Amino acid sequence: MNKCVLITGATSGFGLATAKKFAKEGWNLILTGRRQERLANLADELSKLTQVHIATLDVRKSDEVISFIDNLPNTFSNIQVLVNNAGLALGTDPSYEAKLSDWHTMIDTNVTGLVNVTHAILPLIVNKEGATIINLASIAANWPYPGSHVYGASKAFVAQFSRNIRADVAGKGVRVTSLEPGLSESEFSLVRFDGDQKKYDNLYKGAHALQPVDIANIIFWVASQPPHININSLEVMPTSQAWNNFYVVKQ
Ligand SMILES: NC(=O)C1=CN([C@@H]2O[C@H](COP(=O)(O)OP(=O)(O)OC[C@H]3O[C@@H](n4cnc5c(N)ncnc54)[C@H](OP(=O)(O)O)[C@@H]3O)[C@@H](O)[C@H]2O)C=CC1
Ligand SMILES: O=CCS(=O)(=O)O
Repeated sequence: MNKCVLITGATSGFGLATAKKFAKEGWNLILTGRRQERLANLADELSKLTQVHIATLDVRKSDEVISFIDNLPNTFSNIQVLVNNAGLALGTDPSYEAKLSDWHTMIDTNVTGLVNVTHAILPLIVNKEGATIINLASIAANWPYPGSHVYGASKAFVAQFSRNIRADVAGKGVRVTSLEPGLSESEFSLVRFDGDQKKYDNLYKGAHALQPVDIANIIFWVASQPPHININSLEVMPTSQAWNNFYVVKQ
């Protein structure tokens, strides 16, 4: 049976690029996201290369996650890699001006959503030699910057959750990685700027940001290490970014 990768948030950015990378390498794909039409188009494209299962899913809803896992077709039951990628940032205002509803959405998606999916998948992969969970954290998990407040804190949860899960599964064949990218060009920033294209263009102008394909290649590399190697965490920034020119400062 072909190896299978489950990617959350496959409708754009890192998730989409990662789906394409694993498809080219011959893996079966389970792709999820909320935007059904995008998933269907992607499945059309990638089913020329491999077998694809799509599921319209909001990771925040544990009942949807459980039912999705319970109803996986047999061909897609051999999950070897989970890429916990679905996530978002909302707003760049300072904490004393931020919307409480944005904070809740970030926590519900980046923390609760990732926990929902991990909890559903762990029993299926524990004791599976070389199985890998790759969690999308961020440099914001490691370094503070103005306007990062709940986003960065939610990603710090992801990084520490990754280490703690790894402590549980050590000796049971499963690897866990916290992947911590810096400025990357994707819809992420359009979502964060509430669709403001001018702010988006300004952020990336001259930045030579990381591209989704860069992250996809890294994810594939992490998953392709021999089973005895666990990449615990991997922080990656564009060469143009350093600790003095984080996200908001550049706007
Ligand atoms: N871009 C960047 O600079 C960086 C991003 N990251 C992290 O990487 C991950 C991917 O980001 P990126 O690809 O750039 O962003 P995108 O906005 O391009 O992609 C985000 C994906 O997450 C999905 N998603 C969001 N909310 C939900 C939800 N409630 N349920 C299911 N899926 C959801 C979206 O799909 P849909 O809307 O269809 O549900 C989309 O496919 C995120 O966790 C982000 O925090 C980390 C470091 C840097
Ligand atoms: O997670 C995203 C990277 S940054 O916007 O915090 O630099």
